[in-house]
This record gives sequence, structure tokens and C-alpha cells, in this order.
Amino acid sequence: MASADGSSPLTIPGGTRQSPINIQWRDSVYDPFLKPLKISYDPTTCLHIWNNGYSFLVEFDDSADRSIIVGGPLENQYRLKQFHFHWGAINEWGSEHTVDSKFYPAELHLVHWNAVVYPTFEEAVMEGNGLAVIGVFLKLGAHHEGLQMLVDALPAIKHKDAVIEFDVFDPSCLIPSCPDYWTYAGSLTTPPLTESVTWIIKKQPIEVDENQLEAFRMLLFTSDGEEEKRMVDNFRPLQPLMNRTVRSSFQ
Ligand SMILES: NS(=O)(=O)c1ccc(-n2ccn(-c3ccc(F)cc3F)c2=O)cc1
Ligand SMILES: [Zn+2]
Repeated sequence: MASADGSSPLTIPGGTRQSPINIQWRDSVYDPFLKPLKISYDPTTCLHIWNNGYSFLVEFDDSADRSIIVGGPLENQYRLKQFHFHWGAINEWGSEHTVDSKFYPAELHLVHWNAVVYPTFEEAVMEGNGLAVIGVFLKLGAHHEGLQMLVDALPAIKHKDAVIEFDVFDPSCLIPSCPDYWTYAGSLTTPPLTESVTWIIKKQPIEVDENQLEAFRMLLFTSDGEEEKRMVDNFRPLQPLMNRTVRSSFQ
């Protein structure tokens, strides 16, 4: 939906570092000073899984430094707050970022915040170095054992605001073993769209099977009792790169 000047309500007036973007592989710049990203998650920090009416999220206890990432492009360590996905109605699209203008059927986002510098997540969301989000592409292929635990919980959170307890889950099983990533300065891809995210996009996708993608698509945007609207195509349009460079951790 665009307004008279052609802008969509999802553009931030004066935004200079909006996300998602297309990652043009040949335009990314290898940075030899980028460190390996170190990921250490405590599976018992997992709290619950819920349908927030836009995606489904798994949230974590972030009251201490128990599930953290450090290194990579980051100056501090960041605490895991939640992870969620974006996907399409069909396998031809669904990811938020694209690589050489290619969409993947889905994309995982692991959202972390800079608890070294900021006292709360709410404050970190407003600051340029407040958040770090790891993006992982999902491609159609083999069955993913680790994802299946999430898929098995989805029928119980079909409707908006449904939540179930999720005791133990290690999201490391959703992150590819290949250490290669791209990184750039960007934003949240849904409101408040704040320009507070260091994006770390893994080069290697994970493989999931058709049944697992279909399970995402039977979730609903709508609450119980409302006219059903399937939760699909919950990805934001690509945003202009403007004056940004995408760096790669690999040659
Ligand atoms: N898709 S993404 O860029 O990873 C993304 C997009 C939006 C959010 N998001 C939306 C609202 N919030 C949020 C939640 C709690 C809070 F206190 C403040 C927030 F901004 C948030 O973190 C979080 C992550
Ligand atoms: Zn997201």
C-alpha cells in the first residue's frame, strides 16, 4: 500500500540504514579483521514459544549472560532475547534478505541485545549498537531434526497470542557449521524499524523439508474466533542500500 508520494507506510522518513537489503556477493568487501563469531547458548534459558500475530517467536531468559554471542563484527557480547522466522506462501520467496537477488523460502532471525552497554532491551532497541541479529536462510531440502521440535509445537500456537511453555531448546542446532557470514549496519524489519541492528547473515543456508515449511504456513495472523488469515509472506520489502558497505568474513 503506497501513499501519494509513492512511499509505503513501512518506510522510516530519513532512514539511512534500513533492512532488509539485497546482498550483492561481488560487491561485498572481505574484511580480514572480522573475527569468528562465538555462539554459546544455554538451552535451559528457553522460556516459551508464541504466536505474536506476525511470526512465531521462541523467547529466552535474558536476565543474565547465559546465552550470548561475542566476536564477529561485535565490540561487546550480546544476550539472546528471542528468535523467529519469516516465510512465504510458496517456496519461491519468503526470506527478508536476498543474495544476488535470490529469495530463500524462509529466514531465521536470532535477536540479541547489548547488555554490556544498555540496562534493558527496550533501551538497546533505540541505539545504533544496541542489537545484533543473526540471519540464517532456510532452503528446501532434507528434513531438519532440530527444527522439528519447533514444528511439533506449532499446532498449539495456531492463533495470534497463543503461547506454550518451551523448556529446553538449543537454537545452535539451527545455525550452520560454516563460519562464513556477511555483516552490515541495518534496522529492525518490522515496527519500530529502529536503526539499531548489526546484521550478521550466515552464508550457508540450513536445509528443511516441504512438510516443515508447510507447517509454518498453517499458522494464522488472526486470533481464535476471527476470520482465519494464514500467516504467510510476513517479510518486509527490500530497502535501499544507500551509503553502506556489506563486509564478508570470507574471501
Ligand atoms: N525481524 S527483526 O529485524 O529481527 C525484528 C523486528 C522487530 C523486532 N521487535 C519489534 C518490537 N520489538 C520490541 C519488543 C519489546 C520491546 F520492549 C521493544 C521492542 F522494540 C522488537 O524487538 C525484533 C526483531
Ligand atoms: Zn525478523
